[in-house]
Amino acid sequence: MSGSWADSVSEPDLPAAVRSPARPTRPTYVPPHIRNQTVQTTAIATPSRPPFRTRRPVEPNPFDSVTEKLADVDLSTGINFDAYDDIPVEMSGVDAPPPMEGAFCDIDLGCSSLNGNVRRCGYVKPTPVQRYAMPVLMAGRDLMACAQTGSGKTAAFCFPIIARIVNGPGPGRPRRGGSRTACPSALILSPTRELSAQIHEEAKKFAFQTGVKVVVAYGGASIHLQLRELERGVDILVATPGRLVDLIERARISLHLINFLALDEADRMLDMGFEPQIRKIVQQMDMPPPGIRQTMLFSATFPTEIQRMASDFLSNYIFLAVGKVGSSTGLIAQKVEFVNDFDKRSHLMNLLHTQKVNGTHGKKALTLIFVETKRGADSLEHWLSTNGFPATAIHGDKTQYEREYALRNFKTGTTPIMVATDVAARGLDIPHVAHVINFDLPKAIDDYVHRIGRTGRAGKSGLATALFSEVNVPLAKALVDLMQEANQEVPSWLSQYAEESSYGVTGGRNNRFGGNRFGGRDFRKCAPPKKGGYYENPYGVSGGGDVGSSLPYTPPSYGCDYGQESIGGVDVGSNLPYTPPSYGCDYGQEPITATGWD
Ligand SMILES: Nc1ncnc2c1ncn2[C@@H]1O[C@H](COP(=O)(O)OP(=O)(O)OP(=O)(O)O)[C@@H](O)[C@H]1O
Repeated sequence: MSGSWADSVSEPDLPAAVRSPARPTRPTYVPPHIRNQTVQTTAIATPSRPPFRTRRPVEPNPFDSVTEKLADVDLSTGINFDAYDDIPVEMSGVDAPPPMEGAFCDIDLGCSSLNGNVRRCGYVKPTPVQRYAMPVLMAGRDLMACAQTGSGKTAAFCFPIIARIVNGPGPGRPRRGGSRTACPSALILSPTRELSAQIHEEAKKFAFQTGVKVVVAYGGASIHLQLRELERGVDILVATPGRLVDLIERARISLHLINFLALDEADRMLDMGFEPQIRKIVQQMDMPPPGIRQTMLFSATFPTEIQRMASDFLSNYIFLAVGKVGSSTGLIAQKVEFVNDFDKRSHLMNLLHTQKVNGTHGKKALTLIFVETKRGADSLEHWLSTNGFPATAIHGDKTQYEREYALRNFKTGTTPIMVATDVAARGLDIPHVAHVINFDLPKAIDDYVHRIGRTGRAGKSGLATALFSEVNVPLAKALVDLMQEANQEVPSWLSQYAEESSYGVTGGRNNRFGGNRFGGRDFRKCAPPKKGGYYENPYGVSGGGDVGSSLPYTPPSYGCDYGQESIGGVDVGSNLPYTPPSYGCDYGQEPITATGWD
């Protein structure tokens, strides 16, 4: 479907006026508000001279290069649009714009090239998060959005950013602020290099022929190449925090023209590992303040304490919660098996043998195995490879080249098993991951949510198997709650552990999902009725007041390996003991049930 459409609009069939040979051979400045008008562009733009004239090569077609060929894998699964039909949606905030109706072909994003790119990507219907988030962002409102893994959050923030840049306030916006300083108008921050690279690839496709230039900057890769790209001009910069700070300190990037700030995996970006750097970038450099810039935060999980912290970055924002991993859709079948630590390898071998014989859901596909430590990843990779299961490993101690090589071999099916630390837990969109195995379970339920979300994406089904041992007892209650909410069968021994482990626990990070269907809910609704606080003025975020409980914040995700290049002096690869914090609140509100992908 998508393939044939893409073929039909690919360059050779476009009108002669817009084919490559007819483009001006010299680069010409095209004001952003008319950059989408592909046919007119050549005629209108010729007489004007760019204020910052740069030699820009002909824009390569991002739709040509991508398709990673997956050897020996069943590619027949389509996207199951109906899977999202009964997904619960909850939106709060003052004057929230209504969701969009209809399919993408009925929706005009105000730019013909962008509209065309949406179709070229094979997107027919907006996903629920897209339906709700895009009107909010198109209206210029700030947004904190919490939506299931694999439900299309990337496009939900990219489409409006591109559309608003293209349709923005006329010409004259410099892409460079001095001889060598680049001045992007949009910044998308993400926690890992691989995720930044992936968002960059996606955004380039969405922005193709719109005139919007997307550049990526992350650590471990040549800074000189990135600098050269930046010198050619940038509208949207996708970056990891460490490399961005480096570029700002070298005066090669200025943030003073940022109109749009997006934080992907925002809860991760604001936890202990990244928060100092994010505050530095957002609050201590030259970025316009909230209310002047538009800020959008996206994740599949949004702990209350992180929301509270994030509200510093937002102005009069809308909060959106859309379902949760596997919730009401049953896209991810979750299994938990009790295995003693010393039996784990032989148990894994049995799992893989069964999978080899039976296939997963009747298909041969990719398997992603999560472990706790970098050394554990290397060791398991070696053991699997020497036992007849071609495997690769990815973690933060590998060079960027090794990380990319591992990911490529996995994506293409050359090594259909990848052993990973949490560096691969978030955001990575790898088609055909049919099975996620938590060889070591994470300490926090949010990390489990993101890990299993590497399968069951975009309406496809997937399987997640967890090997549970005695050390995982603290996770039992949260795991049971999560599985029950997703209508999964909970083994009786796990329920027993959950009862024991929840004894005396009055809430806490791993318990906060209990009884709701979202990965996070608007913390402003949990506020106590205090004068001047959020209860009285629930959406005056900067209005001060006590925003809820005064419980101390204990950051999540420590001990995890996100493999980032710089984390503000905190060793994220260390294994600090886990202390469950005590946030969580009684929501007691019925979510709105949206019709989903209709
Ligand atoms: N409207 C749509 N129609 C079809 N496919 C879509 C649509 N929107 C997104 N997709 C596809 O769904 C997949 C998942 O999207 P994406 O990576 O943005 O999910 P996500 O919500 O950001 O996940 P995560 O929480 O894991 O980061 C991608 O392959 C994307 O191309």
